Amino acid sequence: MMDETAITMRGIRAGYGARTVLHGITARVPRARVTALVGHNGSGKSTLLGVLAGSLAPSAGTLERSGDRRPALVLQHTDVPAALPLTARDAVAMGRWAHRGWWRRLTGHDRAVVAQSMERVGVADLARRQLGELSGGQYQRVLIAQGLAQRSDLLLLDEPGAGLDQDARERILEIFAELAADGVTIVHATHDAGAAGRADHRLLLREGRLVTGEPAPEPSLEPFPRQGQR
Ligand SMILES: Nc1ncnc2c1ncn2[C@@H]1O[C@H](COP(=O)(O)OP(=O)(O)OP(=O)(O)O)[C@@H](O)[C@H]1O
Repeated sequence: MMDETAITMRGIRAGYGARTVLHGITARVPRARVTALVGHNGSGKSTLLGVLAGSLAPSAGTLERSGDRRPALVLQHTDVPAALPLTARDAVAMGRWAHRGWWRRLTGHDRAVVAQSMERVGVADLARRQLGELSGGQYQRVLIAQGLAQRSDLLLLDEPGAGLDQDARERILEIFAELAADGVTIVHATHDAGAAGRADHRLLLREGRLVTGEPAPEPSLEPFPRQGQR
């Protein structure tokens, strides 16, 4: 059975000012699957995530998305100072701002969503800890919970495994698989061949173009390859 499509990109060009970084990306992202965005430094992975997140407008091409919920762009733990005087729960609650506006008090429903999101990624027991007390892996999971608290059906992550040890990276890949099984579409940029191999689908970028059909750094890069069973 063919996977459903969450995102269809046709001829997406995007860049910064006069500089074009993406030169016509045509690709699909399957719904409720894990897609890895793979490519060397500077190949355009973060730029493509920005386009998918809606924070960078393409200069040409079209982007269609099933579902009407706003995508959640999950920050990278190395990009957010852990010295912020916030508890893990506060950080996850920030995910509700997208719904409420930061000036509104959280409702009981918001708090329930925050608690569920933390539960989902196994950080419920860390709720009262200060961010600065968390390991890199715990912090990254808190940020994923922040994305989940937005109740988005599309999570976009830029190198979530960066700077984490093997166990912590493994944990995150397991969480991705569980979320996908629950219907969440995941797109994550990665340098890690292991993480890319574990995804359901891969998009390989080279110098702002999609590479397809070449001898792959295993497994194949055909559209929508299915690996293993769910
Ligand atoms: N805000 C910006 N303004 C101008 N150029 C940018 C900006 N952000 C990225 N670029 C350029 O766009 C190109 C693609 O960068 P991008 O961050 O999308 O690649 P990447 O594949 O995510 O790389 P990395 O793996 O290093 O994160 C690079 O040449 C980069 O210098």
